[in-house]
Amino acid sequence: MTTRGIRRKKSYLVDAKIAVCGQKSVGKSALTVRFLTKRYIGEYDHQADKVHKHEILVDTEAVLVEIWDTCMFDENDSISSKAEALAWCDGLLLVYSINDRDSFNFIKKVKQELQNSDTPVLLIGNKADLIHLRQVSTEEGEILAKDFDCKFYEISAAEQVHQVSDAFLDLCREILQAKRKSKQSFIDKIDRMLGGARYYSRGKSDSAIQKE
Ligand SMILES: Nc1nc2c(ncn2[C@@H]2O[C@H](COP(=O)(O)OP(=O)(O)OP(=O)(O)O)[C@@H](O)[C@H]2O)c(=O)[nH]1
Repeated sequence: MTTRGIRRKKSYLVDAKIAVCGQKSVGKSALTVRFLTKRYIGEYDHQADKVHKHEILVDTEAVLVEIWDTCMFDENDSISSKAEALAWCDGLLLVYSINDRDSFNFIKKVKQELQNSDTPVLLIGNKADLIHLRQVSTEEGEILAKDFDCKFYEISAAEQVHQVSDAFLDLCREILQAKRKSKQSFIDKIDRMLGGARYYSRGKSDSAIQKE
């Protein structure tokens, strides 16, 4: 999915900023690394929040995807860091672990924070390979996704490659769609303003025409 062959100036690329959020150890880094490198390495650096940048193809469109692998919604995070993260990102990948009820409840709390946000969201129930340790049913995940009005994937970063990729790509598509929509409404707004101006100037030049 990477676009090494694409030779374009970065400034020409559409960008999609994704914040991956969820409680500690739900697999945020594992999912991000799986998407970007197709690899699963098992242990990840938990130190600092990282922004990964990568060029990908979303359908036929070259996109510069930036992924912030962060715990920003962790209980200890301040409101301002959440606000900062929300202001930064174009889309949120909310992750819980199917073998950890707390991580699911945590995402439910996040929903309240997002009440007034129209940021595109996608919900992932990770660690689907740990079925014998399951604490959150698939139906519960589906119901929460319905609540968010978003897509839902129950996947395993440890065992799946394409499904992880599909989840990120779906969110990218939603982000691009939202961006197009807001760009269009901006153009419409300008058009209405210019339409008014054109109407006014036509009126002015009309007035220069000598009346018979
Ligand atoms: N069985 C299984 N283990 C997983 C999966 N995804 C991640 N893990 C493991 O879960 C642990 C935590 O994964 P991370 O990706 O570091 O989780 P994180 O959410 O980034 O953690 P923090 O950086 O502490 O917030 C690691 O030991 C991973 O190997 C999965 O799909 N299945």
